[in-house]
Amino acid sequence: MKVGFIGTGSMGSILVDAFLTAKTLTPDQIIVSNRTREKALLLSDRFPGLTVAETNIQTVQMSEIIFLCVKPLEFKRVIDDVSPHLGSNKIVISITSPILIEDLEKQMPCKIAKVIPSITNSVAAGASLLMFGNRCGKADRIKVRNLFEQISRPLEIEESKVRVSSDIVSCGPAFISYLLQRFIHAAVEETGISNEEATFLTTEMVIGLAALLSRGPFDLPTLQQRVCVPGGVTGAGILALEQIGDVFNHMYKNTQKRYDEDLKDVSDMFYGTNH
Ligand SMILES: NC(=O)C1=CN([C@@H]2O[C@H](COP(=O)(O)OP(=O)(O)OC[C@H]3O[C@@H](n4cnc5c(N)ncnc54)[C@H](OP(=O)(O)O)[C@@H]3O)[C@@H](O)[C@H]2O)C=CC1
Ligand SMILES: O=C(O)[C@@H]1CCC=N1
Repeated sequence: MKVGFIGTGSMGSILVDAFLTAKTLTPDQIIVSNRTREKALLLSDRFPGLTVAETNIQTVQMSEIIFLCVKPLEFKRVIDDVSPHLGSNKIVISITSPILIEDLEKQMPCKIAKVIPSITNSVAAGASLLMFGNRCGKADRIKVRNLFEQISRPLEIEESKVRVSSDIVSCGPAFISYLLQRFIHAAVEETGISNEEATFLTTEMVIGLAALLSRGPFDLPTLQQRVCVPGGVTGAGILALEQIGDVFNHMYKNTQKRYDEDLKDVSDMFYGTNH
């Protein structure tokens, strides 16, 4: 099976790297194209045997499954270009949340899936989110799921839940990294511990916490209970954390607002502003 990637920016190249590192695919199964060709050539330098196509049309012609790894407002140009070359048996997978499956089905004659990956998939960890259009049969769904099982824990979701789910799965690593940076910065500011030492200790704590959660002896509330010795220091720290208020509600509201704006921009892109 040949798999194509149109767009080898941050996420396109992470996916190629992840599938090759996990040995889900071999370089001779992969075809890539990118607007700036030099970026795609960097991948073939790293993975000899991988094909860099001259055009997106070639990528589509050579592949059975094609990932569209471009940003929302770059879709129309790509689709207009490749759509006449997509037979009804090919599967196109968008990795972008505000591009709706029904719109892709209107624009292309092939099978459509949407998969939201995460930067965590680059180390074969974390979840991925799977959604399928009506033209995908059972075998197509299994094929896509099998690919993602090698690099993630895939979960099939309803497209209406894509925003919150991808806030957690794909934006989450950036959100939690930001919080951890604040955690480290405050330790340095309040106590004089070096940034290097606080970063090392925080990183090890997070890796340990992830291992604990993945091996399952504690859920989150039990874990807190076990660490909070009655009358002890953790409880004193948590009292301060309770001041956090509804900051996460604001975060989800902000991403939803941005998503709604993207949906409108994408609809204007496909159908014009007066539809
Ligand atoms: N980053 C992440 O963690 C995640 C991203 N996503 C989604 O993935 C999508 C891409 O994000 P990301 O990879 O971060 O963005 P990037 O900007 O890093 O990558 C987009 C790539 O698309 C290429 N491109 C644009 N137009 C064309 C075209 N007409 N033909 C071929 N290639 C083209 C660009 O080429 P050029 O080199 O010329 O700029 C660029 O390399 C986004 O919609 C995002 O929502 C989903 C989950 C996680
Ligand atoms: O920031 C973004 O728009 C994308 C969506 C998921 C992760 N990054």
